[in-house]
Amino acid sequence: MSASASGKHEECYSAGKVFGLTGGVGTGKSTVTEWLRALYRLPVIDADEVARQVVEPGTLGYWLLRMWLGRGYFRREESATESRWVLDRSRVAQRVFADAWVRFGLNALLRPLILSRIVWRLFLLRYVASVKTPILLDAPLLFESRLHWICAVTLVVYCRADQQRERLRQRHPEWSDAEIEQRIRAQWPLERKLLRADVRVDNCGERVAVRERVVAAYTDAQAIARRRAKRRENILFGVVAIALLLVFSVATYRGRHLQPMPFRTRWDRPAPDTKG
Ligand SMILES: CC(C)(COP(=O)(O)OP(=O)(O)OC[C@H]1O[C@@H](n2cnc3c(N)ncnc32)[C@H](O)[C@@H]1O)[C@@H](O)C(=O)NCCC(=O)NCCS
Ligand SMILES: Nc1ncnc2c1ncn2[C@@H]1O[C@H](COP(=O)(O)OP(=O)(O)OP(=O)(O)O)[C@@H](O)[C@H]1O
Repeated sequence: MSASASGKHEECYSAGKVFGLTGGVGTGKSTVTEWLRALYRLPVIDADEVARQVVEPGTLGYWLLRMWLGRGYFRREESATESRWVLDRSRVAQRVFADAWVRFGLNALLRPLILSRIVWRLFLLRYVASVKTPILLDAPLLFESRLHWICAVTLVVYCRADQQRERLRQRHPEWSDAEIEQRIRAQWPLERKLLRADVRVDNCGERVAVRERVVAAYTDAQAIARRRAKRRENILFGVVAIALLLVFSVATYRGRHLQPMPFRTRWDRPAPDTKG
């Protein structure tokens, strides 16, 4: 097989497979996702973006939140053509990240909507668009919401705790230090996520150095996906072989031990004497 043909053959192992990417809040998931999208042209599903779509005005999520939280958590948005009530995200965030029970309620309401939309998008990409590359799922709560069950490989982006806080301060100047701590505490500790990770992406250094690590991490992820796909193929082959062997042995066993038929068939009769 030529090099390119074998490369194509190897690539097909990860075609349409879900590579789940997660990490702590502000550790650099979106940055790494953007690099992977640009370097390998991977289709990306961003769970934060999906979470925003499911509460757009007029959707089921919007009305569920409106009934549950009340009108006080919505604000009027004026545009040139229309005026509508939209979710006041910063007010909701203040309440949700300060109170674990409210967060539990919000998750219970929105998670089924978010998960079903993600699964539907994956289905379209894999079976309708037939993508030839892995699909990158960028989800901050990948493990917490059990989304890793549908992933072939999981990648966790991490940086030092002080860098995480500093980057969040720069990215969201509107968040107070207390709010940053609340957001961090609202998720699994980064160490716990790292323990579950198949591949760890170190985002502690300068951007240029990190970019190279991202390439290495993607290569590792592909190798793991390929290994797992081959193992699954081997298991499937083994199960089918054992099943066939069983069927064959049962059939031949019955054949050998069957009682002779109680009547003579045409073939059992002795041949007529033709010698004269
Ligand atoms: C509470 C909301 C309205 C706050 O909106 P806001 O614009 O301030 O934040 P944004 O959506 O950009 O999220 C920023 C980060 O907060 C963290 N975060 C968001 N929701 C949660 C949550 N329920 N639990 C823990 N962390 C969360 C994530 O790391 C996320 O990347 C919003 O985050 C939301 O609707 N969250 C519930 C949906 C959800 O679970 N999203 C995560 C999808 S895996
Ligand atoms: N290697 C790096 N060096 C310096 N700054 C970085 C690096 N990686 C990311 N950043 C910056 O840190 C901030 C957070 O990064 P990013 O938005 O990618 O994190 P995130 O995990 O997606 O955050 P969130 O959970 O809020 O969605 C951004 O302002 C980004 O520009």
